[in-house]
Amino acid sequence: MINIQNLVGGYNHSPIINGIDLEIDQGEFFALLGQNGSGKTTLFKLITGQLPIKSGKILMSGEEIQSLSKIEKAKKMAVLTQEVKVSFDYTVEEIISLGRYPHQKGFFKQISNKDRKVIDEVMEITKTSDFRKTQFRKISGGERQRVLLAKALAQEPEILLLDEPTNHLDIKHTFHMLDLLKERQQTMGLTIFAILHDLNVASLYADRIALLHNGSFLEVGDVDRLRNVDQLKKVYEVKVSSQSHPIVPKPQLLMTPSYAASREFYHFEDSYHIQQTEDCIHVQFDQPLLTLSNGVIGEGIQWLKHFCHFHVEKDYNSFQHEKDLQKWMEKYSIPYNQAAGMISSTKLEDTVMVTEKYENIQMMAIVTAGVRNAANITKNSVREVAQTRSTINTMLFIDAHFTDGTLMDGYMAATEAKVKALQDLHIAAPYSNTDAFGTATDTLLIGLTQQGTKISSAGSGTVVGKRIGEMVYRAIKDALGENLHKV
Ligand SMILES: Nc1ncnc2c1ncn2[C@@H]1O[C@H](COP(=O)(O)OP(=O)(O)OP(=O)(O)O)[C@@H](O)[C@H]1O
Repeated sequence: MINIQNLVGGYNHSPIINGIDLEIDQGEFFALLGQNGSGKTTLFKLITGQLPIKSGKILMSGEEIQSLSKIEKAKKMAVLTQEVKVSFDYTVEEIISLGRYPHQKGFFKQISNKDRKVIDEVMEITKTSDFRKTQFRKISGGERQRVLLAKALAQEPEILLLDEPTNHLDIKHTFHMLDLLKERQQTMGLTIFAILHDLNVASLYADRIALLHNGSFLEVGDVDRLRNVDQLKKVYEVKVSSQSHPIVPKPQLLMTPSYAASREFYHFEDSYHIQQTEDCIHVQFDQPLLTLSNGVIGEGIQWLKHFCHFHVEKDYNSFQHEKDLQKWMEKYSIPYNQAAGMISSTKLEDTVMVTEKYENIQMMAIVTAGVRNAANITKNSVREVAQTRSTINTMLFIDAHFTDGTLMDGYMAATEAKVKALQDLHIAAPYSNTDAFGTATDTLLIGLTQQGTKISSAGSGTVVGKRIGEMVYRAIKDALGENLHKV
């Protein structure tokens, strides 16, 4: 569709774009990224013909762009920029109708039935019909952007070039506009070339990206190139890390503000309070902990300050655990959006709490354990139904800085330790009458202060992993030892 060869161009005698090669296929969504002043708008203007080329070539469907007449070019490409070049006295509908200009024939350009149909359709999809009779100057910045998009779409171009199209738009209209463009790309094969500043939006919508730096490309390729955070750090000079979007298989970037580097160190021992009543244990930290949990509330990886364990009756059989927990948390004024919550029918008086310190790493484990629902996870043929809420709940707090991988190692170490504790106590799964490796509803939570030196592994071969294992093993064994005679 577009083929750029060794392109050089800029203003006066100083080239801004320094010998760029790029190919954009028909039906592709291509995003141009780069810091302020890197040359994005200059490259954009060279492609649209607003700036003359110094050397090199730009071919559009095989034809040199300079050889196309204005009308021929307008039939192939529509341009949406920050610079508004229409009369503010026109109505919205009149401006959108201008988009049909390249398709109108004869000296007196009349609006045909086809033009009318296209104009109505683009007004409909850009949600601009409601103010079709309003003057352009009387609508908001975001509404103007939608009107100009409607005008560009009315042109029925093969390629749409957009310079920061979502600049004035709120989140709703940003996503609406990009969804609309994506739909046009996917259903009508529209080629899209867009300058975007939001890297996460680019990752979600573009097929490929180019990262421009000082007039040359540092990266060109599919959006997974955005996982190359070292390049992003070089270009944007911001601390950035890459994560996966939970639903769309695309990378998302997390920027770290400078103030985070100067976070004050605090003493773990003085940073929490534990409250215990007959139906609740509530551990409250002054600072949020990075927490990995499979609890009813606060699941996944989140920063949390409140960690609660609620006692339920043996016959508790609600299908609304989450709602019930929220209600109970409210009773104790615990903010559930900053909390992890778990439940068990095990008596809270049998809770075991262990604290330990080694090499400056403070750890605390809080465990309640009941094994009426002991289960053997390897016995697929035997259906082990949770009859009661008798379960093994482990909260493990560690004053250390773990990577995501280390956190997973820690989760594994704690699980292996639990299995070993059950084995050594000869706990059996009642349905299959085989060794039990857990109960049907075990919950494990690891909370980290994320202060101190980053620890890159907590596998079974590491001291940290072994300490986690030892501590969890001891706490679960103690908790079950207390409880076994009641099973
Ligand atoms: N009309 C102009 N005359 C001379 N130099 C210009 C002109 N417009 C831009 N420049 C220079 O060209 C360089 C690239 O500017 P350009 O507008 O292409 O950057 P950009 O990547 O689009 O930046 P931004 O993200 O801030 O919009 C800058 O150093 C800028 O000062």
